[in-house]
Amino acid sequence: MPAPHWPAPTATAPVTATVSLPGSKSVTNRALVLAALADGPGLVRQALRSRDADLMVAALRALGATLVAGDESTAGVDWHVTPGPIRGGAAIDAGLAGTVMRFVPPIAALADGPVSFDGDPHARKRPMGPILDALRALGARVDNDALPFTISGPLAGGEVMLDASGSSQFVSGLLLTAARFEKGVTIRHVGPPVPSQPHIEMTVQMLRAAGVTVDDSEHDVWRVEPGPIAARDMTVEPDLSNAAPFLAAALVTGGTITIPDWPLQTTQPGDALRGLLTAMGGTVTRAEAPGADVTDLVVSGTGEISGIDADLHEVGELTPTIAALAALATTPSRIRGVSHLRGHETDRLAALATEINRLGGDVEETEDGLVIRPRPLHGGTFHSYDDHRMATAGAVIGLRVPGVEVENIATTAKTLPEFVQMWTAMLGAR
Ligand SMILES: O=C(O)C1=C[C@@H](OP(=O)(O)O)[C@@H](O)[C@H](O)C1
Ligand SMILES: C=C(OP(=O)(O)O)C(=O)O
Repeated sequence: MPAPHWPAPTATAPVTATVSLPGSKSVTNRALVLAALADGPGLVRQALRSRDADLMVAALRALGATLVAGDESTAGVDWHVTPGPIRGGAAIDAGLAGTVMRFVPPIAALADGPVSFDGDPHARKRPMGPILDALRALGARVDNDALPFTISGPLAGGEVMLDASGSSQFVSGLLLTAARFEKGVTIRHVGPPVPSQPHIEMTVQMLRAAGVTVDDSEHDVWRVEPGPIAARDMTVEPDLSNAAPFLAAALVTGGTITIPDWPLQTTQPGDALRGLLTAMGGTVTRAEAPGADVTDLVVSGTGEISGIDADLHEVGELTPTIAALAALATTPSRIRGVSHLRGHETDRLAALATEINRLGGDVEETEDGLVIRPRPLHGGTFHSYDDHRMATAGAVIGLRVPGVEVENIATTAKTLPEFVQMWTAMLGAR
């Protein structure tokens, strides 16, 4: 029996709360991969506990790494990771996790036998062709162009061309393992612009922090030299993309939300929320203490939201929250540059248009985005399509619109299993 829909709570007063977020999915899953490929035992502190992170842990264990959970708090879990020889014969469940389906196959190509991959029904529809073709070109055998597939090494590495316009994860996935390929890797992107550049920058920075030589000096070309990946002791930053719906609550309700430990320097795309929420009528401040590398991020709203014309190509994962805010704004919005969102957990452009329009909204899909015109909304079911960010977008709309019921709120477990408790606590705080 499916769980009953979640009645999204409506805010009856401005919301003022401090919300501490667990670790970033993107940093956690990169850190785990690098630790499993490293030259000795390492530690990943304050790692996210969520479905996507659990799937990554299971995948790396199946391939021969040992991951032991140490201290655990609301900030996350400390993983003690001991790399092992990469083992064939494993069956990897990617769930609906882009990071697992794109970051793990290059590791599997180093295994001593075939490794099979599958995932949720919708995962079979997510684009995989360019990275699987690249692995073939580098020497591996792969028996399909999407999930499910089986991959067999060995793989020597070398130079490869690929079209990463569908997902930056094709580039990140190859780069993360490339130092372990005999010849390293040179990737040349050929095609329309690559989305989510900050996520590629995150990959490059984390590789360099592990002593890997990466040359990204030429646009759309990345070169990783073969060599060891240094074992490290590192701490995962809070998930700034998951801050989005909570910060949005400040704008919707005319309240103030504080997020502690916001990094002053970060490659996380969620940092773009500072500019986006300012453009939509919020006031964003950081209380920078001298010498500190993190700070409180404070966002306040007036209850009146301005529409926005924004190219979200670099920060596509913020789109559902920005679209939810736009649906509650006083002026029209246009979101551009995000055609690649059609290959995310669901076709997010179609899903946002369908669900907001179901509540009486006026959202039009364009080739690369959405046009959202303000209209009074009414209650109704907001479907989540197994997409954590659709579910939280429904919660944001529900803050203002009575009677919004989010179908499958449990899907927030993909990156934030505590979403409902945190949302409820935020609304109860005074
Ligand atoms: O590398 C990563 O951690 C991610 C890259 C982005 O993927 P796309 O480039 O496919 O949008 C982003 O949307 C996703 O949530 C996480
Ligand atoms: C696109 C997303 O996830 P994935 O890592 O599965 O691609 C996302 O979290 O918004």
